[in-house]
Amino acid sequence: MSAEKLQPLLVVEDDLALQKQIKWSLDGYESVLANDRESAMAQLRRHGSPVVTMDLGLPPDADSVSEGFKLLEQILAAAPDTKVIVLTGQNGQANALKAVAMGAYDFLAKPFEPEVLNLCVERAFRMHELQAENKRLQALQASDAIAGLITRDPQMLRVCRTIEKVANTNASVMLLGESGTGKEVLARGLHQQSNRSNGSFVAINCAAIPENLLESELFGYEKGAFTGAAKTTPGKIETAHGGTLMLDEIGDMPMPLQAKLLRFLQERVVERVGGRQGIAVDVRVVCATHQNLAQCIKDGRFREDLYYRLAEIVVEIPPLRQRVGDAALLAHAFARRFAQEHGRSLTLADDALRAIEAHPWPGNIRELENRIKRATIMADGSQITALDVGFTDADGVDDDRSLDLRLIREAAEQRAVLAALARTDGTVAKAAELLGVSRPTLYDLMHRLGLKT
Ligand SMILES: Nc1ncnc2c1ncn2[C@@H]1O[C@H](COP(=O)(O)OP(=O)(O)OP(=O)(O)O)[C@@H](O)[C@H]1O
Repeated sequence: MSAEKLQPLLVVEDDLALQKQIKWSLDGYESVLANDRESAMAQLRRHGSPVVTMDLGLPPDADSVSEGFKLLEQILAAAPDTKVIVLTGQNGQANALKAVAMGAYDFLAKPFEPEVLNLCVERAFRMHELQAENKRLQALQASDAIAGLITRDPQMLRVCRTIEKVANTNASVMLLGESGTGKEVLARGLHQQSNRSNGSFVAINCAAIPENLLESELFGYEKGAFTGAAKTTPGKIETAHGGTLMLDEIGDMPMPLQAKLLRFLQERVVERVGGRQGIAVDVRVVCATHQNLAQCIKDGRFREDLYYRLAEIVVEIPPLRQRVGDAALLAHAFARRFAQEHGRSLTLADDALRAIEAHPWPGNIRELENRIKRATIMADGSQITALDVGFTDADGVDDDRSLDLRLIREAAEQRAVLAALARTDGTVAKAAELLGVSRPTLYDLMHRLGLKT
């Protein structure tokens, strides 16, 4: 049984005696040594050390601190989470402070007590670990922070984070995205996470209601205001008092109503159709549209002043075809949900998954949801096939190899090795350094990939 692997600690020090001393005092770590900027960067690439101790005075000009600062900058650019502890000479406090301002984690003045150095390094490792864990948890939470929203796509996770951040403000939010991308899901999520979640979430689709009815739907009407107005009825805006109002397809709102909505947003008072009294209403407005509002404004179909009232925060929602891995992820989730609803046990067959991944999904998540719903009814056996999802054999399904991790890795390795050899003009030792591997490892790799030395 091998002993537990020690954490790699990069020690950058040009004084060999001191290098040894540091290594000896920090025997709880696997010290990786470097004595100048270039070798330090090569060691960092190779071992990915989370913590670095470094001297600021490095060759070729060990009397100045310029190489040290350059190295600090390079380390933090290549691996921003690295915890760098700067070891300064006596009277080096100004440089130490400058290093911390540049992003160094801590500093120690030489000569230092081994125990103090140990403590400092231990804290740095722990901080690095905590931050990594924190990041991991944040990523996990972000994907299910909005109820009912399934995604692992980085762009979409950013959208979720934006929604979470603005939820507790009163800023008006404009959601832009193709039909079926989840604008309503996000608007509901925004409401749920806001301090208005005890109030109602009221959505109205401005494109689905005939122009002559939209006004009374939004603002309500008094009894007898028009033929058929048998009793006084509050509008959607009033119903959303204390909560959130979602105006879906705002781009389709007729111009006269846009003027009335603008007045409401300025005064926060509604007047029912046929009414004479203003009613104060407190709502947070979220709008959505698949239209290009800038073009609508240019064409004179949408008021610019209303746009700026409604779009304090603009959130662009990517279409499904741009989300990495989401189509398959959602398909599995929908298949599980609908199969359960039908009391069946169903999984997606490989050909169905490949077809789902290859399809551009113009109707986005709604289209995918509908197709899987239909498929769970159509499937004969225990598997949903591509045919059940409505794809024929000729629907551009890629072959099996497209997700073979070994082939993908090999292709990536080949690209990196070729690029490193090209950059170093064929010098294997330098290419190995660039790649962060030893020379024998690179030779092995080249042999395996069939590349000539
Ligand atoms: N990321 C997601 N995870 C799970 N379900 C989703 C997701 N996005 C959308 N859906 C589902 O897809 C359907 C369409 O979503 P939604 O109505 O929010 O889209 P929309 O952009 O508002 O569409 P439209 O512009 O046509 O009104 C809904 O049934 C919704 O529950």
